[in-house]
Amino acid sequence: MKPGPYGDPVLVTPTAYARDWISKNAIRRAQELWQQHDPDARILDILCRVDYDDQVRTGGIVTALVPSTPVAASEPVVEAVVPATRISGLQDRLTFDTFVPGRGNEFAYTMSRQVASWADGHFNPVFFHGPYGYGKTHLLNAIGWEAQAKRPDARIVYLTAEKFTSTFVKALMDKSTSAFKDEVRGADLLLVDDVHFIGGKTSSQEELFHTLTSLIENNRRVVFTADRPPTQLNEIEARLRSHLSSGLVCALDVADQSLRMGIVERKLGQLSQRLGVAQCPRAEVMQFLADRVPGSIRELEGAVNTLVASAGARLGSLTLEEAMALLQPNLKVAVERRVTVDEIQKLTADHFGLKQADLLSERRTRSVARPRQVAMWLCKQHTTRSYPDIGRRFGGRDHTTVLHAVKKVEELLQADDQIARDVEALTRKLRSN
Ligand SMILES: Nc1ncnc2c1ncn2[C@@H]1O[C@H](COP(=O)(O)OP(=O)(O)OP(=O)(O)O)[C@@H](O)[C@H]1O
Repeated sequence: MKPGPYGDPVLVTPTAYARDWISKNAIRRAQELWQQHDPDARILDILCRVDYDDQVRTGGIVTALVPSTPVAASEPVVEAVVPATRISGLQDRLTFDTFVPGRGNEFAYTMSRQVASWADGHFNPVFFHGPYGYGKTHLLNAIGWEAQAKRPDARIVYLTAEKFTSTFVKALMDKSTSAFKDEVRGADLLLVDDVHFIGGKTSSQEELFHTLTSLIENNRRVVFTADRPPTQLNEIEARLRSHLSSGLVCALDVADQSLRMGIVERKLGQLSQRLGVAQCPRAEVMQFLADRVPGSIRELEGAVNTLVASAGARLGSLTLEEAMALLQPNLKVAVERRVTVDEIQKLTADHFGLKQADLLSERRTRSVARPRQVAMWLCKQHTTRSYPDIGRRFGGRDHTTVLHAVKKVEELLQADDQIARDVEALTRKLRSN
């Protein structure tokens, strides 16, 4: 609870979405409770953090919140601590409330909550890595918001590695590096996003190394994200790499079917509430989104947004065909033509100079295993088959083998140019067939 203009009490929510939800569902009860403690019957206002900060900045909020009648010690007291500043760079919507945990991110989610609770940390730094678009930035933001809510007095600094580098280089040019060092090394919790971007930047790496060791020596928390584990950050010098690995290294995986479905449901629920659309789409439309939109959660989110924005009030009554037509641009291959596992196997085997039977065989040499993994990944992207189903069609393999293959190819797509070219060529062939 915070002071508002003219001393009106203001309930400040971390996000605009939370503001809207509370306005709709809980503000009346909150008013009643507030007024039990405030005989002046001042109106309880509600603002999201961004609007609140704007009002503070423009001088709209100046007075401290003091109930006009002291609250008896035995009565519940509304906390009126105002964080010193908003953490720069955090996005409002990326909180734990909007994050859907599930297979692939469960451990990262649990560890994030632990860091955010300021629990005694045995692990420092914590390093999250995983493919693009699967929630690393989201978790880092969520840690920032929750850690600040738990300890409003703490200094929390959030930076992308790019920002770290550009600010540091500017400080070098302005001869103001000590201010930069004070700022970053004075943090109680430092959150560095996309640390792989610091690769090849020698002076910034040196600075990050000293920042990290200084923070850890002083018992401050540090969290990193990257697209690869520290051991694979080849453009980062060995000493820094080793320190990045010295706490907890935690992978985020690609989302499985049920997590994708959970995310579709959550996003649709949030969007339809925000836009005042009463109904959710039919089950088959939601299933279609989860199964057939290719790519990461980012693309899935884009497809959900497209569907809600283009269907508007018709969302709940859309048939599958209508939804597919609206989603056409998001679906690329998936909607244009039905691709089969058999077709993918033949094309992939041919591309790598193998026989289809090799992909189904027990052979484990790299020259067969890698094309098999690529073919499994293509099946996941371009067909609606589940992991177990794909496994069965690859010589009766277990679903965990397929899951591993999909994850491996996602990693290789970032790190191995040749695989990226192979996958691109195969995707083109699938489209033109
Ligand atoms: N489990 C999840 N629950 C809800 N939303 C998610 C989840 N995972 C990802 N998202 C959403 O997907 C989008 C992409 O996630 P995010 O930006 O965190 O990915 P990233 O792993 O940091 O990727 P990049 O390395 O490209 O920045 C965001 O809008 C995020 O909110």
